[in-house]
Amino acid sequence: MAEPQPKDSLLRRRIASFGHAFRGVASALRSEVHLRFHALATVVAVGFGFYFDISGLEWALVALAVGTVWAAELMNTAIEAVVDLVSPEYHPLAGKAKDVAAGAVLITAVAALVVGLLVFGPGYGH
Ligand SMILES: Nc1ncnc2c1ncn2[C@@H]1O[C@H](COP(=O)(O)OP(=O)(O)OP(=O)(O)O)[C@@H](O)[C@H]1O
Repeated sequence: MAEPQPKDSLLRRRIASFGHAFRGVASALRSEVHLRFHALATVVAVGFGFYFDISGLEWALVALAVGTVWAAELMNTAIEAVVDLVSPEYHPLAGKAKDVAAGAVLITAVAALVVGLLVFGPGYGH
């Protein structure tokens, strides 16, 4: 039997990493109601994009806004999990970590709302 080539194992490790990442997104989707809301908002935004036939630059803005919110919510979920692991009991720093992580999501959501209003709102050529 042939020895596995270093290149093969590198490729396999990269594929496995993708698997872990997708598993992370799927697991967060199952546990986080907010993420399911973002999924719905993403479908609506993409639907609006096709309906209003937005430009390439507008698609780029919508994609950035959507991706940023998803990334922030996933990081927030990861931080919540680590905080619950290391500090299941009440601790002001645990609360601060969760509040700051939630704040990051809020900022990205407000920015996405602004992008949505500017791209799909009245008076912008649609
Ligand atoms: N171990 C803790 N020590 C101190 N405060 C905490 C702790 N866990 C949670 N909190 C406080 O309770 C808030 C809510 O925490 P929780 O873990 O319930 O998040 P959540 O509201 O379920 O978040 P999400 O809805 O995004 O999942 C935190 O933002 C924080 O202010």
